[in-house]
Amino acid sequence: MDAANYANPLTELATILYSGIETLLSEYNHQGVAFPLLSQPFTPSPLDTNSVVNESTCLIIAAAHQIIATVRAPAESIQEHATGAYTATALNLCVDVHVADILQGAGAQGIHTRELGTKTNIATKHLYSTARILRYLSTRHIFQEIEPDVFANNRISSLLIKPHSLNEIDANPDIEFEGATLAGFVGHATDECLKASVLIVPWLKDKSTQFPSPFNMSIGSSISLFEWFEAPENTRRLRRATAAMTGGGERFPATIFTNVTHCLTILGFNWKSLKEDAVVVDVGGSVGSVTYTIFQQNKHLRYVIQDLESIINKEAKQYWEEKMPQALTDGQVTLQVTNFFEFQPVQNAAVYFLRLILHDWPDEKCLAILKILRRAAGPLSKLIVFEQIMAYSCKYSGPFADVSNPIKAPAPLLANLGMGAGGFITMIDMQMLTLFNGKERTVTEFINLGSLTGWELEDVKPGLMNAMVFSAV
Ligand SMILES: C[S@@+](CC[C@H](N)C(=O)[O-])C[C@H]1O[C@@H](n2cnc3c(N)ncnc32)[C@H](O)[C@@H]1O
Repeated sequence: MDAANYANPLTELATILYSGIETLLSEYNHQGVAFPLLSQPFTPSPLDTNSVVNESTCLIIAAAHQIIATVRAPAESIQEHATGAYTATALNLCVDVHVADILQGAGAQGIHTRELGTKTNIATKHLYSTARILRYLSTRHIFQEIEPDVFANNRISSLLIKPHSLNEIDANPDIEFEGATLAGFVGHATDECLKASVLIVPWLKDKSTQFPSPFNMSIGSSISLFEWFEAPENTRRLRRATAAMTGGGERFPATIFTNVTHCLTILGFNWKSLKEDAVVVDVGGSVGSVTYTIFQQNKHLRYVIQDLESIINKEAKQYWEEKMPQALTDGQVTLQVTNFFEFQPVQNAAVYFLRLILHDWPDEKCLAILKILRRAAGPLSKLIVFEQIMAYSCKYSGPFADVSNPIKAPAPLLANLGMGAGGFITMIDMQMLTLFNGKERTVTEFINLGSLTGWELEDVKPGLMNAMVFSAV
């Protein structure tokens, strides 16, 4: 090939990168907002949910990761990834001994690691190891070393700061993770998930059915993660994981459940199309926070929130009594103890919906849930599944290809934009595998689950989380 006409993928990646950066900065300029600096603590910005910013950010991250993968010595890439557990452990330490919280007090001048001893309970003889751990993270742009052995927060590490002060936490350790969504996520991911993840390989090779998941192998029991959390010795872990999951939920704005137009795209199901008093069932709804979002804009419907007894009779009852007690007394909202593997008490509902349920379970369990719903459904009932859709990292041109890869990836980027868009869902997929033998599914997998249980996928509303609308067949 003529060298002059040869398009080197690296040059194409650099073009995507530069053009993404130009678009990003010009949107900030256009909106009159200064672009945030990595060295400054995080503050929320009106542009955090701006679609131009989000799309160009995905392209920049995708291109930058692919450039690194291209130019870095392949052996170094393997070594870096194979030792990823050190990043997890280092973050675990920082959350456990409140490093980001302590550094917050020192501001931009930071703290020398020798001063961390009294504040963190780390033994004096190990303080230099702490400096090494913080340097490891600073090298990866989490914290910053501003002078030798002196560390300060940056935009990323500042997100680990817990809302309650250390004095308040000392006085009442139960509040440690209240509102601390990322600290909670770090604790959950680097304790129970990490310990279970090292058993993925032996679990995959285990021909017995003794352990439903690598997590079960790690605890030597087949009880679910949720049951395990109920043991008194796991109360702190439960609080931590709950904070993490609440944060995960906040990642998906309420608008994805209601019917809105966003950048010419219709998100969410059109609840207004349902008749007065039509019944909507939130299956495995926990406290019913999604129902609450829908209910606020759709007072013409009736709602049933179903979950296990411990959730319905305690947390869900408390949630609705605080938020909207009248909805309970009027009977517009019903809280119902139901095991979705056993029976569906509401026949012929207008809508049965499942949010973040199917990804917790392997296929055979999902088929059982969907079959029971189909038996209860009437001919016009709809099933709505709110989940993320896993995109292939290669090209896909089958049904619903547009929603599977909503941002078109220019060559030579991966079709799912690699770390630009596929990073989060593939990470959650590994967590589902580790904890539950669950999975994030491709659109084809959702279509197949439906067709094996009498549900046909008729529409997919795109978004950070998709609304997949099935009709009964
Ligand atoms: C990941 S949470 C999702 C909760 C809710 N749909 C949401 O999106 O906020 C999974 C829910 O399934 C419930 N669950 C687990 N097993 C269940 C069962 N057999 N029957 C009914 N609910 C169950 C759990 O109690 C939990 O509330």
